[in-house]
Amino acid sequence: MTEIIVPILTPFNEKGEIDGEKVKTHVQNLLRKGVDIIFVNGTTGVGPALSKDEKRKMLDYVLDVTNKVIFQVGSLNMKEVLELVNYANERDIIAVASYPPYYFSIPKDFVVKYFKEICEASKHPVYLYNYPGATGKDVDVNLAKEIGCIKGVKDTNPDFAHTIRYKELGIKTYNGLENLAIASLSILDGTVVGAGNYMPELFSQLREYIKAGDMRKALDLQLKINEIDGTTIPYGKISSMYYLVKELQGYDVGVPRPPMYPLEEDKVKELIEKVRKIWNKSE
Ligand SMILES: O=C(O)C(=O)C[C@@H](O)[C@H](O)COP(=O)(O)O
Repeated sequence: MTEIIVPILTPFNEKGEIDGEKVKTHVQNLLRKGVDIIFVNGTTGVGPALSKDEKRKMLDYVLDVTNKVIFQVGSLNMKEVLELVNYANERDIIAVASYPPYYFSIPKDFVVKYFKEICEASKHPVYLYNYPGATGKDVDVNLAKEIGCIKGVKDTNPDFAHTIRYKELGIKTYNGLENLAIASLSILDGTVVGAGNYMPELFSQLREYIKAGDMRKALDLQLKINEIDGTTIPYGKISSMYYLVKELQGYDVGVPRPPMYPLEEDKVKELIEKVRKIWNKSE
C-alpha cells in the first residue's frame, strides 16, 4: 500500500521549548488517522531552525510512540550531522534523511561528498530530501546516481516528471507537495504532506478513493485539499498548522516559534472561518 508520511510540526511552549507530551499526543493521533510514517525535523518541523539537542529530543519523543520514523539530520555543520547520524544508529528507525548543504554556492562534488559521508557513518538507509525551492540545490536523479548510496527520496518539487525519474534507481520515492498527493499515492511509494498534520483523514480518504478506483471522488477531494492548503499561505503555512490542528483534530500542539511567528487572534479567527467553510463543503 502506498504510504502517507507526515513531516511532523514541532510543538513549542510559550518559552520556545519543545513540549514532549504534545509531540506524543500528536503522533498518536496521526497514526490513528492512517498516517504510516513520521518525518522528524523536516521543513514543517522547522528542522533548519532546531538545535542539535532539539533534533535529538524530537526523535526521542516520537520514538516513545512509534519507530516508523525518518529522521532528518541535515545541517551546515558536518560535525553535528555525523553526531545526529550516530545518535540514530543506536535507535530503531526506518531511515535518516538530509537536505543538501544549502545557502552556500558549492560544486556538485561537494554535495556528493556530503551524502557519501552520511552513508559511511549511517547504519540506517540514507534518504535524500530534495527541496530545490528551499535549498537552491537540485539533487536530481543523475546526481543521486553519482552519490550511489541513496535508498530513498522525498522530492518537494512541482515537477512530478522530475520526481518519477528517481524510480530509475529503484528506490523509495515520494513527492512532498500536498497538491500532488493524488499522483504520489497513485504512482509513487507515497506522499509526504505537511498538511497531514491537521487533516490526516483527508489523505487517508484520498488513498481509499484511489484504491477503490474512484478517481472522480479522489480528484474532488484533491481539489478540496488544495483549497484548504492554499488558504493557509497568506497566514504562513507552518504557523497556521498549529491552530488548525487544535481546530480540526481537537488537541493543543502549542505555538510556533519565531521566525515562524504566532498569529494574532483576529487572524486565527479569520483562518479558521475560511477553512471551516471549505472543510464543511461536501466534495
Ligand atoms: O515539511 C516537510 O518536510 C515536507 O516534506 C513538506 C514540504 O514539502 C513543504 O511543506 C512543502 O510545502 P511548501 O513548499 O511550503 O508549499
